[in-house]
Amino acid sequence: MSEPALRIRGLRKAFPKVVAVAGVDLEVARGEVFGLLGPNGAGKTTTLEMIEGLTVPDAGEIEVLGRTWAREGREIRSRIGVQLQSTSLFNRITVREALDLYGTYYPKARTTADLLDLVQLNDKADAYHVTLSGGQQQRLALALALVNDPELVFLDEPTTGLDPQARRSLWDVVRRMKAEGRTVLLTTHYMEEAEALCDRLAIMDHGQVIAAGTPASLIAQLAIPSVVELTFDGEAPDPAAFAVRLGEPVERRADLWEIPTRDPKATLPRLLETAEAAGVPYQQVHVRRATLEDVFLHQTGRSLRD
Ligand SMILES: Nc1ncnc2c1ncn2[C@@H]1O[C@H](COP(=O)(O)OP(=O)(O)OP(=O)(O)O)[C@@H](O)[C@H]1O
Repeated sequence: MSEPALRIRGLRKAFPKVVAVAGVDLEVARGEVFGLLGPNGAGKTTTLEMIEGLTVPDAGEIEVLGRTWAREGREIRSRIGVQLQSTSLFNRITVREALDLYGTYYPKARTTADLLDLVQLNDKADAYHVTLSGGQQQRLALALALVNDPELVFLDEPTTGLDPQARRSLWDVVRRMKAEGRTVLLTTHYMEEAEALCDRLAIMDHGQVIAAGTPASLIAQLAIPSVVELTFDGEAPDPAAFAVRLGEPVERRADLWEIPTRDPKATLPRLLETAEAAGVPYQQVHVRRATLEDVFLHQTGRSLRD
């Protein structure tokens, strides 16, 4: 049982117009929630699909639970769970019927009652799939991925498009999967999600892993632990002249300026004085700790949100 849940070396995949995955190495330990974080087009889904055996890599090695797709594909398939888009379900099927039906595909399936408990859809068991909210449909998709009691579960952007409350309730399901001893590999482009859920993560950009580690270690690697934000009423003005006056870089984002700093206690008074003297019409000032968003910005010069 000491082999990792997942071991990947030199994984590559090119499509006619783009190299989607350009040499990825990953190792995921058993029992971990591991995240692939990155902006749209970073190569997360293509990486996941190769690991799931759905896309054939151009090069590289993939071991899933110590097995390879070429030699032990059938065994891998019986031990992993893949979250399907629940929208591909027939509309006039109830939650209970869908879980019962998927259970018949496997020799050993978890009971429908157990799965309903896990994703907290008991009160929706007899509702038609088409009548579920987005968050409930995603939770059903998670339950369907768990029908065969998999050791390793793959979730591709499980919370995209959900409101904050539905997102949190889905996070609870992922945490319960972990508490049951499963390994989870998920993709996301939400840094709060990666920070809240993942034991470790790999940040991807342009088909490569640009940083990997625990969320805390990735943030700690930044030379800049804090960010002072000045918010404006409406779009923030161009900070170039102010940055020169302050003698420090100032980033503009929508309705705020961000001033990364090693020492907020020293920066803050000087910043406010300079802002006052320059007549900067800011509304509020706020000091926050650096986040994974700042790690991405630092590594790529771009924002995850762009
Ligand atoms: N079947 C395909 N044919 C051609 N190009 C593809 C195909 N699948 C993905 N790509 C391209 O490969 C790159 C990586 O896409 P991928 O879907 O893996 O990224 P992603 O990080 O999952 O992004 P998203 O969050 O948008 O899903 C993109 O440029 C995409 O357009």
